[in-house]
Amino acid sequence: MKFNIAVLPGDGIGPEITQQSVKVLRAVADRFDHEFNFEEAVVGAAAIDLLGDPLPETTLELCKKSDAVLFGAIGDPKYDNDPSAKVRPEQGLLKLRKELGLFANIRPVRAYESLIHKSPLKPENIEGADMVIFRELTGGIYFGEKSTAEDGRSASDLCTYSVEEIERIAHLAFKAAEERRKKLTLIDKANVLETSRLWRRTVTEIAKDYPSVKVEYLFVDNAAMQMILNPKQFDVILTENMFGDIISDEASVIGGSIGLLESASIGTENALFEPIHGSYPQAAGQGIANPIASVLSAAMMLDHLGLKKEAETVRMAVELSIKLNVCTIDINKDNHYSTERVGDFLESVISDTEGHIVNNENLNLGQMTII
Ligand SMILES: NC(=O)c1ccc[n+]([C@@H]2O[C@H](COP(=O)([O-])OP(=O)(O)OC[C@H]3O[C@@H](n4cnc5c(N)ncnc54)[C@H](O)[C@@H]3O)[C@@H](O)[C@H]2O)c1
Ligand SMILES: CC(C)[C@H](C(=O)O)[C@@H](O)C(=O)O
Ligand SMILES: [Mg+2]
Repeated sequence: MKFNIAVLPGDGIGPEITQQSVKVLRAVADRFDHEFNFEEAVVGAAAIDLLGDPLPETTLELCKKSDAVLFGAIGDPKYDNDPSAKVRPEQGLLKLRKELGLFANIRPVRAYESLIHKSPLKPENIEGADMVIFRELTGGIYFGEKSTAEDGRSASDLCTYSVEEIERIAHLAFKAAEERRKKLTLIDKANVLETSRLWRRTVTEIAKDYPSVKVEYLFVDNAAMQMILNPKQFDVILTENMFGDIISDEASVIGGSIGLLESASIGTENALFEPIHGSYPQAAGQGIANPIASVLSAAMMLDHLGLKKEAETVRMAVELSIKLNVCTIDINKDNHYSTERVGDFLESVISDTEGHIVNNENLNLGQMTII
């Protein structure tokens, strides 16, 4: 099949991790006889430097006409360290999400068997942890009216939600829960915030349409603690924009590194696939960034395009790299591989139609099979 994929590498480590995903996708296209046309465009600080705009019109148009968007990361210390900057890389990403109508950000989190003993968390607490966070992505405090007083001594960010904004992502989350372990946890701050009370009322109403799903409500402060103490209690998490941003970075500790956490940002017309991490500027150009979050985001893209066995093949290749410790320094401290070499390994596993790597007895890979 033929697909047009917009590639937005962005800033910092964005280009080097995205390059590995494109490599992996090319291997998938070769193996399964598809045609993927990649077209690159600038976003974030790179776009400000080039065109003075973090989301140039040409980039937005390319995303709109493509079948899917592969996004790297944006952000640059020269803006992070200048709170007065009028134009910021992050505005490019936020505008892109809004313009493409990407209201649901889906962030799976799981503990990898071979990594649980390296975690700062207790292995017995995280073994088997497996959840999906549904983060609302185009509303809330991120998009409410913003202002700073003329004297610069006060500022405000308004948090607003409508029932419709809550309903559309809640339905997606409930449907996912029906397919999984039938539990949904709404994370909010309904003891304090009006918007959170609207979330609770709306979700309680929608829950009646999904009688097989058990619904729990957790205040975000307690949820932050539960995520560390007992993450196995979570199946599907549903939450608003900012809580979802914070809780998912915290949850990445369960997986072993934020460099492993993928996401899909979905709307009715468009879809974008991005790691949950940022541009990690300290690592830019050093070849130490973990490309797996981006590669697994590309796997979510394949799923979205209806290429299920292709997506599964990418996931199995990733599992293999983790099992064999073909990993960057965030995972493999003693004998680490570079960003590019991890990408090369994944590419060679996917291209290995004879199964030489997977069936190598010396590697003792148990039941692993690549489709
Ligand atoms: N979606 C995005 O593009 C996105 C997301 C988060 C932050 N940002 C931006 O990124 C910039 C840096 O932000 P930050 O430092 O708070 O967050 P960050 O996610 O870039 O980095 C935080 C830490 O996570 C680890 N890390 C991140 N990506 C990694 C990878 N691929 N492999 C291994 N380790 C990795 C590193 O230890 C790093 O110090 C800021 O400008 C911020 O606005 C962008
Ligand atoms: C860079 C920033 C705007 C973004 C967010 O807060 O959504 C990031 O943290 C993320 O998680 O994708
Ligand atoms: Mg974030």
